[in-house]
Amino acid sequence: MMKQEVGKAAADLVKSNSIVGLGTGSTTAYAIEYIGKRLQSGNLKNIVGIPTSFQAEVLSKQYGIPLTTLDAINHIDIAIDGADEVDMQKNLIKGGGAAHTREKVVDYLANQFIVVVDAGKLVTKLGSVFAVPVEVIPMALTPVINSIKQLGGKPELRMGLRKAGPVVTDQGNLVIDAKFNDIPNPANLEKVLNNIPGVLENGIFVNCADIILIGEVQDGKSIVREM
Ligand SMILES: O=C(CO)[C@H](O)[C@H](O)COP(=O)(O)O
Repeated sequence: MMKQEVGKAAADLVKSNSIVGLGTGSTTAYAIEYIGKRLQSGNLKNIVGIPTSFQAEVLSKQYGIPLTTLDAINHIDIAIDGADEVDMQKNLIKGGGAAHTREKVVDYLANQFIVVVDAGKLVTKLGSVFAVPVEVIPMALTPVINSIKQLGGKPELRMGLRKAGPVVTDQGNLVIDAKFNDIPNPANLEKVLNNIPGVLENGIFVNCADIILIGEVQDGKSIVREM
């Protein structure tokens, strides 16, 4: 319910005649659905979406949102995306859906990046609950795991929930979930991880989010507040 409310609130921020980054995950799925509904009702006109994943592409087509690619545009007006952790500085950990590489490209390009979460995603220290997803090319798996251990992280190859074997990203790569007990400087860890040969991208997003829309229950009612 909270995810639905927050997704709808984000969809309401999209203006006609705009290029919209469409994120991945169960919360953003509601935003995509409501953007589609607004288009259908005529309340929103002439928008084009940039999907951040196969999931976002399929959902957008299902809800009638016209799509384009980054080759065909020169800016993104607004992006809406979920997150796995959000700290008080609006730093994020993303990649619970293994889509953080494309999400990072789209979300950083957007003039306005709206994050949609429920209150359970808020943390005082980034990395206190969630591991940092690291997308790695398959041949580099073992050396990247060793490098993450040397950095003090606990790396685990992400396995499929129903699929036998590892999760494979939309780019055909693997995901290592790297748990760090303490991330004193998220911007630094983001750079250090991306410097390991064979790493494509990691899920730390620093200085990227503009508005965090938070769904929570107050006095038994679902509300959406802004940070
Ligand atoms: O980063 C993501 C996908 O890579 C998602 O946005 C993140 O995992 C949050 O998903 P949900 O809204 O389902 O909790």
